[in-house]
Amino acid sequence: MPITNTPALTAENIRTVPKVLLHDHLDGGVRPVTLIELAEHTGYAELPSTHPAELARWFSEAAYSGSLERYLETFSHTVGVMQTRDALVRVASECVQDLAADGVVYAEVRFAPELHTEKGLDLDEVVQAVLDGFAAGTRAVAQAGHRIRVRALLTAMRHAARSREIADLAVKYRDQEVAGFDIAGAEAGFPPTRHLDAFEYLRRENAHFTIHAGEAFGLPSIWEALQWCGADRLGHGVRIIDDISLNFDGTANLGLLAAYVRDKRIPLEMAPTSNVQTGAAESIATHPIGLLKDLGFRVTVNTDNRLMSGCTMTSEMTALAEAFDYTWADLRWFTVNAMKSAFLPFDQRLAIIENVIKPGYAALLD
Ligand SMILES: O=c1[nH]cnc2c1ncn2[C@@H]1O[C@H](CO)[C@@H](O)[C@H]1O
Ligand SMILES: [Zn+2]
Repeated sequence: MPITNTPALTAENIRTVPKVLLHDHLDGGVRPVTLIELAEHTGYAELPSTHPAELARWFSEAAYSGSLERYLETFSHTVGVMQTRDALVRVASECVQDLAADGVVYAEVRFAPELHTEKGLDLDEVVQAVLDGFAAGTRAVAQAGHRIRVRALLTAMRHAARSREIADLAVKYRDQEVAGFDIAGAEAGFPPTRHLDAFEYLRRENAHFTIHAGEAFGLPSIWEALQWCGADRLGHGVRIIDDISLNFDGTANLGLLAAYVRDKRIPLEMAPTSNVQTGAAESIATHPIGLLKDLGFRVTVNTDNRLMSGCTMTSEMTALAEAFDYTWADLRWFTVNAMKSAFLPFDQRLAIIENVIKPGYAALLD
């Protein structure tokens, strides 16, 4: 074994390098303690436990369900307490602080405004509260001497019928750190084309959007998301693997859709632990991210839901490094991929790559 000074790829070391996160749900990343306190303040009586560690365990076990639908049921508890301005500001501010502590330098965090109106907030008030929370969190991080940029993605629920309204909001708040739009929720039975009018509107407005596709449903969902709706990125997109066959000599044949995704550099927002929990992948070690990276797809690493998956960017990257023997150069590649794929003006993306990411990995790549 060559003698090298390169630090080991431990969680402790990975936490210190710059990371970029494109797919993280605000209501999937609430701190257990905050959840308990908010439940108390708002009179929410349904929490499965009022002990932080026990509650955290409950979420990761319940989300380990093998089905997206059952995984999504756990969100009733987080959404249940995120119904007031104060609760939204607090959760959003803590989200920024938690990501910064994890070494994330740029993040796009998504939430569905329509899920937070049960106690009378309107959609604008929900968006404003979350943006105010992000700003407060960013200031707190700056006071502690760190820098992070967090932008919002507005999600519409695919089983509901408010996507056009949410798309309007995404355009309205585009100059206030709303980076784009997304659809989420149960995938089977709710194809992206149900929301075609929202996507067509966004395209006319030169706005950006990603679509959860190819997670609990396969190629037709990915095909619609790209070729009918015009998605800039795919949330997960794991099932693109169904359009790839491997030969005995290890070479791969790409079907037309997989070739399109690779050739057009469509970013795949992959979240390994979440994919194992919902049954979209069997294990981290066999996760399609390994093959897709080898084949040169534009893959990125994400958390999806830090509470439900009991994960962080650091833990996801550490698990991948272990499973696939990745080096610092591989982790930098994922990070640069993600930054290139961000819904942020090109010059600003380049500036973060050149001034933050590359210097952050430089010492490790010697
Ligand atoms: O991996 C996922 N696939 C599909 N929908 C999801 C996933 N994670 C969370 N949500 C859904 O998105 C809503 C807004 O954040 C959450 O409430 C949850 O229902
Ligand atoms: Zn998601």
